[in-house]
Amino acid sequence: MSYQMNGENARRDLKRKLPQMDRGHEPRTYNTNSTPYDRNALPPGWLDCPAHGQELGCIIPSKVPLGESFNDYIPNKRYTPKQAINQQRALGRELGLVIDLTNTTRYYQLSDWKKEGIGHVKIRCKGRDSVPDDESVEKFCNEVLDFCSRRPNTKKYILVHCTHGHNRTGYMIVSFLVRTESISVTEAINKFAQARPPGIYKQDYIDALYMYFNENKPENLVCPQTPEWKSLPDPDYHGVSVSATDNYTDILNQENIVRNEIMTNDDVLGDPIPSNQLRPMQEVCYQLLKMGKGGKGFPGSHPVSLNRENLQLLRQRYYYATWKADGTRYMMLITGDGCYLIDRKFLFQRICMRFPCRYSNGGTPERNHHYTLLDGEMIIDTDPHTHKQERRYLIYDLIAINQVSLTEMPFYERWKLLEKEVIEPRNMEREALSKSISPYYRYDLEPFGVRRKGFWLLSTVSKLLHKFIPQLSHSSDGLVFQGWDDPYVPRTHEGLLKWKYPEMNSVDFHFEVGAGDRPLLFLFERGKRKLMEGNAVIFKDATDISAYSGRIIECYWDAAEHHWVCMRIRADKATPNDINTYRKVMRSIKDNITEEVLLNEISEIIRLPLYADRIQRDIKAHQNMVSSRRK
Ligand SMILES: Nc1nc2c(ncn2[C@@H]2O[C@H](COP(=O)(O)OP(=O)(O)OP(=O)(O)O)[C@@H](O)[C@H]2O)c(=O)[nH]1
Repeated sequence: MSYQMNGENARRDLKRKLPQMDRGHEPRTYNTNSTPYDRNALPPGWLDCPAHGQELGCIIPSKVPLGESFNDYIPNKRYTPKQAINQQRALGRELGLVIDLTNTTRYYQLSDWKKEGIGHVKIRCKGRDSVPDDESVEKFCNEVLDFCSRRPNTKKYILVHCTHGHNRTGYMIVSFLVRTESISVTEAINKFAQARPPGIYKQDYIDALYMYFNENKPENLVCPQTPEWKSLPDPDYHGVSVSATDNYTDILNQENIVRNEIMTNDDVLGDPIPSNQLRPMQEVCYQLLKMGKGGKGFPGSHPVSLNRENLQLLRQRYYYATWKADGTRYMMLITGDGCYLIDRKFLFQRICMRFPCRYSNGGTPERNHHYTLLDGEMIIDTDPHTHKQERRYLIYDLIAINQVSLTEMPFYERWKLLEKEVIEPRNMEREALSKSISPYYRYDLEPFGVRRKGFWLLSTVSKLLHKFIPQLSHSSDGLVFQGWDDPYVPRTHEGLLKWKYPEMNSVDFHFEVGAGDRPLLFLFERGKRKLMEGNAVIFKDATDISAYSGRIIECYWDAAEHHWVCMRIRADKATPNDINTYRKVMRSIKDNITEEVLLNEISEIIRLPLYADRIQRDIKAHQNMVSSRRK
């Protein structure tokens, strides 16, 4: 299949590629006494560029200090690491860390900092017209936060430098301010410009910041002129320039990029996080789920297949039904400085979304959610007429809100809170912004929409199957029965039931081509691979099965032919199903709960007095809620 760029990929690609005319090195350097490739050549404009700016919290923006090996070229106006330390000391600021954003190591010796007890972190950013990538920004923010949290009582400062301390340094600092101080991009850009005049002076960098944070660039925002000390032309620059009036939104709207977009459930959304952040974030999830420390693997709740035995649960407990949305499962962790999609491999991808907290009495959002954990399915809605696709995250559970775990709360309470605390504030703010003359935040630029998933009374399951599901604009592969009073149960939840259309009952195997081209299917048993002897698989339409080797494949059981049939590769999964899941699916296939069996069972259940009473109570509670809202 040829690669076609979808909206999200196009957007991320643009952020990285279009303004990148990088040739992977620092600005070409020169001085009158040196050859162009001299290791001690000065970066253009460096001599007259002011050494450093004002502090922004604990951060001081600076140009790169040049070590003593440059002294011969700098008779005066030297700015060595030692001088940088002393200059800050004279201003009452003791340095504790240097964050170096240059793409070379030739400017100074690391020992210049170390001997003074100052830490040094290198985050290589190419510079030129290439904005720092999202992973580098993430690393920068984490380094700053980490530094501050390790020294809450000793006021030390971080010197942040690229070559001149304006564009890359500004991009990082502005990103940090937006993420940690909940201020708009415009405010952060101005704050940086005041501290380090004239601020960021590259249009592309400014556009990329607005683009990343889904904010509108004010029409009256003027990109500062290139400072005089830097205005010498770079003799070796041949890149294609993005003109000052271009911005990412304009580029995105260009037909040739949007025209071919086809979204798929396997698209990678968001940006990876630095590897040292993964475990702490996983631990946060375990904590919010009250699972204790040191757990392993994806902790999300997982339903079991309906069989003749657990079908009885529908009689014994109070259930609601929902369609089984067929997309990609993600939990979502919302923190004050960003949102993270958590996939089935328990890996985190950072996305830029906004989740304000519920409106306070004054009518303004108090703040953004911080450590709120959601569970849901990412689907792609396709308009049947225009074929326009829209990605949506359908949330079906709220596990924790602002650091408070809700796992023990009954499902129906969590589901109500989800609407009130997560969905409504977003919708209200979105509406308020849409009425504003110059909305600064653009919800429409977010990578996907957000909805709460609907749940239906058992009495309406037939309608759900025959009317609602056929009209959905995304695929559904069955039903989920959710215990209305259930807590959130991590991992396999025997009370959470899924019913799949018989032909969709599936098992995820690890597939390999063995000796003599023998197809081998593996599952997991107590965390180890187990060869499923005697299980045959066929690949319809596949000429070369080696393409599937080493992958997780989802298969359905062909009862007539007694073999598995591969439906698709599961790019979202790193491990096959557990043998117990396999047994449950086989049992469910054997028990063959057809639609007819299911609907007959449900029609009996809803006639039970217990069930009828509870429905009446629910309906009353719902009516009371609606009338109290009207008042
Ligand atoms: N709990 C729940 N899950 C839903 C809902 N809608 C869709 N799902 C999805 O259904 C999945 C469980 O059904 P399975 O068919 O077992 O999912 P799967 O993705 O094939 O996963 P494996 O069992 O590991 O193969 C969940 O992981 C969700 O991704 C819903 O409303 N509630």
